[in-house]
Amino acid sequence: MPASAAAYSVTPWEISFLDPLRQSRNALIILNQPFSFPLLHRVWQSSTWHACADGGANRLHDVLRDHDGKDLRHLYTPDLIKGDLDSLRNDVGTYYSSHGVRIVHDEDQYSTDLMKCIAALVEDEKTERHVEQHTIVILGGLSGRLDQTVHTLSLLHKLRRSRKRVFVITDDNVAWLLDSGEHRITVDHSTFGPTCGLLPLGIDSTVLTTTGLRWNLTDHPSSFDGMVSTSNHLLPDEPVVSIKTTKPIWWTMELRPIAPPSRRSIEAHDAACCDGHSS
Ligand SMILES: Nc1ncnc2c1ncn2[C@@H]1O[C@H](COP(=O)(O)OP(=O)(O)OP(=O)(O)O)[C@@H](O)[C@H]1O
Ligand SMILES: Cc1ncc(C[n+]2csc(CCO)c2C)c(N)n1
Repeated sequence: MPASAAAYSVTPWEISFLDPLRQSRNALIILNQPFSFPLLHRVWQSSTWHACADGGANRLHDVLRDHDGKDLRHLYTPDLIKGDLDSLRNDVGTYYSSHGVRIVHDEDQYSTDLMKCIAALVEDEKTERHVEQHTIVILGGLSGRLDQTVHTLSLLHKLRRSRKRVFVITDDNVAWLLDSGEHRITVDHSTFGPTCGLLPLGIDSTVLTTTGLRWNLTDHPSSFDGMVSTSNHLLPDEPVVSIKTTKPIWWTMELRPIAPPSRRSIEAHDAACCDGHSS
């Protein structure tokens, strides 16, 4: 094999954190933005580390307090609430501290609550013997205030140097940064689509080659000031999308509505996380 072929690699991507039956080394960070209970249940189940960025704890608390007339708060207890705590409500702070949740007040005015949670994860990873990094799943962060949204995009762009896998998810989108190189994305069409996009953010320009899309590109320049592939479509008969990019580029897929979890699925979660004891 020629040396150049041996050095060449394709990054595989599969979104397993929406599969409640596949718990992996995922770290969930909940931001202060609306999300549905079905989405929360999916991403929570597949994660082993759960944090709320400041007011993200209010969102978690409120979506669980009255779910179809049931209080499910005890089934989804985060490991950590961290931030400057200017948004955490008193009743929420009191509830979670009385349930043993670590609440960390960090009033640094040069880093956001999301950055503070990622710093906490990095610290927790240092104390573990595990060498493998968590996959970070950020719930929220793509809508709401524009400064916060751009912050999310900027943060993931910078994190590509130190973290292998960081995803952002909302009820409408899943998105992540593809670093320069070649990528192979396995798509579950029952969960994602039909719309997708390739967004040249934080770069001057890139050159894209794709397969598996309705409007494919071949060695095509893309830039903020030029062509941006929005409202592209996944092809239902193509299980894989391949993307080659010369610079980091954002990949986004629309999320189809997630069905509410069955009572059995919630009970199974109860049995697994809490021995079936309600408190
Ligand atoms: N309006 C919003 N739009 C988008 N994202 C938000 C919004 N508000 C908060 N977030 C996200 O949720 C996290 C926690 O938000 P919170 O409201 O507790 O604090 P904040 O004081 O607004 O944010 P920060 O202190 O990080 O600037 C933020 O770090 C940010 O990532
Ligand atoms: C140039 C500059 N712009 C904005 C802020 C403000 N700021 C950035 S992150 C943060 C923490 C929010 O919890 C705050 C207040 C700053 N410090 N420096």
